Amino acid sequence: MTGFGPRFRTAVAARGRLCAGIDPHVELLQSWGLEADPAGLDRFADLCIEAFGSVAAVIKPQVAFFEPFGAAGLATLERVIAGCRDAGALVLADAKRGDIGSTMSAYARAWLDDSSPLASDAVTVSPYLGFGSLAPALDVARPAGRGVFVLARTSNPEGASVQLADADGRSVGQRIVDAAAAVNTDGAGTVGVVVGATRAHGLDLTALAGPVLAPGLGAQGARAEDLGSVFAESDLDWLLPASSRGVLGAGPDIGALRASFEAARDEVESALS
Ligand SMILES: O=c1ccn([C@@H]2O[C@H](COP(=O)(O)O)[C@@H](O)[C@H]2O)c(=O)[nH]1
Repeated sequence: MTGFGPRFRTAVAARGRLCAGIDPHVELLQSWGLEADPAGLDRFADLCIEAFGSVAAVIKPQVAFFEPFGAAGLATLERVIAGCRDAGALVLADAKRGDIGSTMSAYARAWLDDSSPLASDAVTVSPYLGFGSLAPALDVARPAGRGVFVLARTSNPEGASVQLADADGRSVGQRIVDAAAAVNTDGAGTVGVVVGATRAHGLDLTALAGPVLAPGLGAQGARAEDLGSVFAESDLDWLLPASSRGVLGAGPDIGALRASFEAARDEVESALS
């Protein structure tokens, strides 16, 4: 089985380095002329699958926006995952899971095992219970060629209080990156990290050998033209900037949504070339 890292590199080489976020905010549903109910969510999902599935390398549904609709929302999320994967995109479920190992293995089955209707190509996880607590997810992901993206230096201002804290001479965020790099020495690129594009991050990413999800383009103020300096010391072939509201604001027309994604992706590609 090809590791997640090579799968990621192949996908972004073919379709470009922009992750399309599917975040069905209530305000977006309303601005698309949809009700904030299961039928509205379903329609929103269909339009996104159609607009992004065949053009984006990686699509990131934000799980939180599906959960308020209960079972119906999860059924829609299952369709988003399957529809985008069928159209050739990698799906990164933004679920930010994290718990003690025995519970983590249940999360791993939910998001990374073929037997689950929510099985995605990768999932975001929180390392707050210790990087080692994520081991069950890595154990499921690695043989399946799937990935796990660990929060390191998030795009929000509040993250600094934890992620910049000193931990034996390195920041907490840097220790997460270093732990991920140690796993990735096997060459499979199973572990990615999440590093916001919104400002200088102060991390050394040179040994990571895995993908870097960089949210914050558009609505949070990060700009494509700043990516080169924010990630100056990194291997830019691993970089995956992400935008949700910045692209979704062009909906509900499928052509306009796709054009908005493609324009943002082309901006990223020309900024990084
Ligand atoms: O550090 C992080 C980690 C995750 N996110 C998620 O990305 C999107 C961003 O949405 P925008 O509309 O482009 O602001 C959202 O799902 C966040 O939960 C992040 O922003 N920062």
